[in-house]
Amino acid sequence: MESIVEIKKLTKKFKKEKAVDNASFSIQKGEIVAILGPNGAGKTTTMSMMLGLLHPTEGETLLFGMDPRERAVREKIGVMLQEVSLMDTIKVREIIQLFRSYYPNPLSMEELIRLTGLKKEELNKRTEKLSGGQKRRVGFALALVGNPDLLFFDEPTVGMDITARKLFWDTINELAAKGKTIIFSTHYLQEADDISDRIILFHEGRVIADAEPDLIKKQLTKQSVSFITEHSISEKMFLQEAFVTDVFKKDERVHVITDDTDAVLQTIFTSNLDVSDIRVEKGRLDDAFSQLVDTEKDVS
Ligand SMILES: Nc1ncnc2c1ncn2[C@@H]1O[C@H](COP(=O)(O)OP(=O)(O)OP(=O)(O)O)[C@@H](O)[C@H]1O
Repeated sequence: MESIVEIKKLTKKFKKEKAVDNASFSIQKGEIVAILGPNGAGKTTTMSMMLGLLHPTEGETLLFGMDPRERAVREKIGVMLQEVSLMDTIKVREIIQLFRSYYPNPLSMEELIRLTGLKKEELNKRTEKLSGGQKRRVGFALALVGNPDLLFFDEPTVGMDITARKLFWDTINELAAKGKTIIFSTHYLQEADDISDRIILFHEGRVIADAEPDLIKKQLTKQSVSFITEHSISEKMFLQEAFVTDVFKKDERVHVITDDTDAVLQTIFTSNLDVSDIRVEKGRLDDAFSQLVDTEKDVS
């Protein structure tokens, strides 16, 4: 696989505070990676260093095997930061045309309109007259304008309504299917879970988990199988299994807490237990996130 991003032992200190602390990871071509973490976790600082906008105190970052400030790299990347700042007194159509002229293989205006949902009346507006959501749509178009291979989005859907958000993620999926690599930071855990192939979770500057969303949930959240039975169920029968962490009865239901719900189901069926209304509860990413942040458990 082709490595597009290499982050090696990256640290950023502001005075004595470590905003990013020894972060290392690599990202392969075509991956959609979510950088997740609470406020102040170091997401924006990491992204800024990846982009060469901020100089690391220690460590290095390579994009396409090169320094991110190289021109050859800049032509291959698209960026949308939290604050979209646009030149005033210029129409949206003009700013997009201007940006198109900077790149060797820009996307056509029609393609940009299709991918971003920009409307005709927005194209004719002066940038200072745009709403927050419209500004972000223009920011999105400017990120895509050079037909980049690698895209960075810092909390991209803040200020977008539901329709805009859906189109944004549909476009991201379309781009990833074409082999583009996508990195985005978000506070929306559900988005990270739905969209990304992989989550890199930051807490207090450190990478505390780096795995596919399902694996993070599996590692960190309690899953359970619960059911109703007339039998006086043998708690011991379940507890002796390595994959069971707890068994208890509540409101007529037996709950088996486990890290392998399939194995619990198999035990129920092979031992011919007379049970009904079986429910399997998988942990949610929100739970995994809170649990990680609470315990600062290192699973990376
Ligand atoms: N220019 C700066 N000078 C001093 N401290 C900074 C600077 N930029 C960021 N920090 C500090 O570094 C830490 C990480 O900030 P960063 O913006 O990277 O976090 P974040 O995960 O992006 O947060 P948020 O989700 O709120 O955007 C914070 O404690 C922040 O106060």
